[in-house]
Amino acid sequence: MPIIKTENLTKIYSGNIKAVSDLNIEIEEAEIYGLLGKNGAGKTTTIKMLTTAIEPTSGNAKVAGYDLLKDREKIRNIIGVVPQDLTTDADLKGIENLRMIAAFYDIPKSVAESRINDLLNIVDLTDWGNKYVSQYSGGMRKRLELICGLVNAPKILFLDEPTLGLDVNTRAKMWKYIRDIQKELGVTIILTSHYLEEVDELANRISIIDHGKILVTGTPDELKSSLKGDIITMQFSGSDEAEAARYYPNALYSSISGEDKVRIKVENSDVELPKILSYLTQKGISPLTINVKKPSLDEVFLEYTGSSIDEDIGPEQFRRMMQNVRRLR
Ligand SMILES: Nc1ncnc2c1ncn2[C@@H]1O[C@H](COP(=O)(O)OP(=O)(O)OP(=O)(O)O)[C@@H](O)[C@H]1O
Repeated sequence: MPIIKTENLTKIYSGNIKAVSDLNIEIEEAEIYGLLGKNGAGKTTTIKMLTTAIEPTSGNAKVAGYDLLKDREKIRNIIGVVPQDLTTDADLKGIENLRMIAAFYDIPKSVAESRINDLLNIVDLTDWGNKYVSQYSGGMRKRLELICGLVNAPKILFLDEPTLGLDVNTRAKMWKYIRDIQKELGVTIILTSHYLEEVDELANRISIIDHGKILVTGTPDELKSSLKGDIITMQFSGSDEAEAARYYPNALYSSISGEDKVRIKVENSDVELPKILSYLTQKGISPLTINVKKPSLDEVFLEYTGSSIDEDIGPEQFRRMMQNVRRLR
């Protein structure tokens, strides 16, 4: 039985803004489930509804057997939430932040102390528990934020953009800790992200959300192999040559990147590559480099939403990102 099952969950904000529309998802126990979407797609609103921070306009959900509309208090006790914005107090020690949360949940002191030690250990902060958060690096603070969501030993952990504002290396380290947490504690993890590599690395299953609607759900591999075809990328010595290659007649689609690089999607590269080369030879041109690959999650996102995920980030996302970057410095 799924640990979360939503039934036409919908949120309409004032001003008739339909942020989430008839959401139907099922999340299995102990999986890492990724909700992937652009800025404004409805990810945070979904998390806020499922964590009882806001009420749905219509629809309902079962969360660990509890009714989202009726059992809000019970749900709060069995979930952990790590929101996008930082919540720890930099003027307190790491361990003091964690103890405050334990006190909020009325966890007996002895239970709390041993749990806090275990959590600090999982994210390699044992030696830092007694230091002030203001002394932590950006990545360490994010790790502390991560375990703040686990003090009440939740069944389900919600992570809203867990690596927003972190550099690539620190982000990859966070992925390891998120995986370790899932393995060691057996908790179900629901994360939102607009980083394709992040959901590809972490999630057992992904749903792509766009304009408040789920467009597709599957494992990263299922989604990738649902797209037929291969991507052939070729580099030329000039833009005219690239432009000529772009119009190869059997291309399913093609695009130019940079000035001299062409990406051509074909049904089967084994068959098409020799044909492309003879087509180019007839035109008296030859590529400097050729690369063939299977569709990535990038192509999956493009195919389902009609636009690339990294086209732009909105002003609100930018504000949050810069705020986190500043505070994490
Ligand atoms: N409190 C609110 N009042 C009105 N509209 C809102 C409110 N919160 C979000 N929205 C709008 O609802 C839509 C979905 O926003 P939401 O924050 O859920 O998207 P998101 O995918 O999580 O993006 P982000 O990563 O920026 O949080 C957007 O159009 C947003 O502008």
